[in-house]
Amino acid sequence: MPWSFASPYVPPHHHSNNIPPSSDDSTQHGFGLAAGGGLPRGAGRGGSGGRGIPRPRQPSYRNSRFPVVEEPQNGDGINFDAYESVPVEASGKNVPPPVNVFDDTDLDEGLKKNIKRCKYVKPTPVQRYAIPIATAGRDLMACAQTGSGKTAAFCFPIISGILKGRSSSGFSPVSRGAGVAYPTALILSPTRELSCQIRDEANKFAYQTGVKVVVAYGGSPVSQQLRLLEKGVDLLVATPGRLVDIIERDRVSLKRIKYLALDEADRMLDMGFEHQIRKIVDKMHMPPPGSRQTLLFSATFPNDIQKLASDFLSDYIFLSVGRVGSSTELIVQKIELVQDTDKRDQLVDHLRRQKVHGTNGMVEHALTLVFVETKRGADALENWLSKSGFPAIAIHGDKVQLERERALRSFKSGMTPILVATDVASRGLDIPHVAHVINFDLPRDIDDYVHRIGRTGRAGKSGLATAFFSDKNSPMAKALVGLLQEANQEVPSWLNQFAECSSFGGRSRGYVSQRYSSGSYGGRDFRNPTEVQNYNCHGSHGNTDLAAESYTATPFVDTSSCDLQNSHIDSSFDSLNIGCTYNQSDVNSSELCGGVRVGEEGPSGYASIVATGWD
Ligand SMILES: Nc1ncnc2c1ncn2[C@@H]1O[C@H](COP(=O)(O)OP(=O)(O)OP(=O)(O)O)[C@@H](O)[C@H]1O
Repeated sequence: MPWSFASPYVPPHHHSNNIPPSSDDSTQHGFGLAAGGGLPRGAGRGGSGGRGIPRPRQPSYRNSRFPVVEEPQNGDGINFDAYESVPVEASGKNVPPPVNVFDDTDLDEGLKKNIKRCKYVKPTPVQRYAIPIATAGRDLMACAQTGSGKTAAFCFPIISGILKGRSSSGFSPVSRGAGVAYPTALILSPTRELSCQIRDEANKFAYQTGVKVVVAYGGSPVSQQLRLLEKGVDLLVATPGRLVDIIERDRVSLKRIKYLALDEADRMLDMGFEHQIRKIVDKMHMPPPGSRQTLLFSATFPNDIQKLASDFLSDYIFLSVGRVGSSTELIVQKIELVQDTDKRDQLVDHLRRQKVHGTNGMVEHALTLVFVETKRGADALENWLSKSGFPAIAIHGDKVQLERERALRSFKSGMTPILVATDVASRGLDIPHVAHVINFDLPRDIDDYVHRIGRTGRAGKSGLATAFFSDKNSPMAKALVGLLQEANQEVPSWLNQFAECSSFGGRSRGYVSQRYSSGSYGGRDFRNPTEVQNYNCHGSHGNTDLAAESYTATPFVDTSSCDLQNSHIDSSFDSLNIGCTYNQSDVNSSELCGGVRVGEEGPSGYASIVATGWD
């Protein structure tokens, strides 16, 4: 029995136990056998060691209460077929063609060996497209579904570039001088845990190449990180706040940055981080776009953020693998109508059923991730679950870093198979065996929902995501319906009714209803106006045949993210007017091309297109 709900559960932070050690030893490299013959750091999810390194099938942490048995997973274990049918679009000038196998890429040979060691047999779709683009030196804004291998898609070209730069210039193995570290590459990510995960992945890929990877993140002593930096760094992975701190201490200089990657780029450029990112990129001596290569990755990329992001890029390629911001069909999504007062009972029902029947075919080893809205809510639910005999632990931004790391380790190891989390755990974390994500509280932003449920159903595996929907979530209804339809999921009839009643979607930028309401959007790159029109469908005026292509007429377009000035709208759109959403008027102020007229932006920054005569 992994655990029993008969007796109260005492979470690990309330007693001392054998939680497995941290994997945060920055000096340890991916395939290096730990002293004492420990297992090499995992290759991918439950990955295996390199050739010649035996990898027995055994619990990752020997925990008699809840052993997590690593599946014999490797590249073959990944269900690549699940990704093959997703639509791929790449826009921009001279897009390099995709590759089918890693051997066809220009990646450094030492790195290719490590890729094999990781048992990455073939590239995932985002890797097939992104690697040739990045190795050709092009800037890239890439959007691909959660769990589809984006980390490697940006790490491989960066590590390869560092190695090739060295061999061609004979540059010293480690960039270092007078107490200041000069990294060649910088990867920024929004959370400490994600930064550590990227560091671990990069270390695996850079194994025995001499590429030095260092992570810098807040909440842990800066002195330790500075000591590592003093030994030299090629690839610095960092959270923005700590990076600014160490730059201001004159311990790191960005002058020699050749590669800049933003993981979860839309999050990095939204209101929470944008200021810091602009400071780092524009005001801290980093070479400008064109002199450095910039790679932006996320599973979601709202148009307004795309527009902001384009400031950091030069002549870039926009790549979308799957629908922008959609979730993978690998995740079965269930939305349940539950009033707030009944949520705890409903949660317990799920946990009990899981205990008896398993989740996704996993009885013993399934981990459950429960998302709540607030830090206080996370603590309260953790306490309540623990008192009720369910082994739960919470992670949120008010916990000290050691507690956060401890919670994550305890969850990953299966010691505490229920993690109650705020959005601090919603992005990027790649935790094997998360079989069920429960949105106890729905987020307000549909993109957050996409990232949260993406903690399951990763790397071709199936997953289950359940959301508790209460009356107060009605603004999300439309967005949810759109997302469910996109991912071929069942839409409950009651949710459709909520969607019909609510006029706006659940995104603070007021854009979701447009994005999902017609179910016919297909736009990607905000630079492409015809696609932007489709992307922002709100209702339908019927189809119209223009310039030999069929479009759905779209009465709403987000002009804040649609650069009509640079657009080439076919002249047959001569009756297209744009006016304010809120007063529904046709405020026409300027003539652009082909008779397209643009009105003032409405109070929300969104405008409507009145497509007279299209039907
Ligand atoms: N080519 C490959 N072959 C086998 N496994 C792979 C391959 N590429 C990635 N993986 C594995 O797939 C899993 C998911 O990858 P990753 O974490 O990079 O996804 P992601 O797209 O960044 O997800 P998210 O959007 O949630 O950040 C990881 O465990 C990774 O090791």
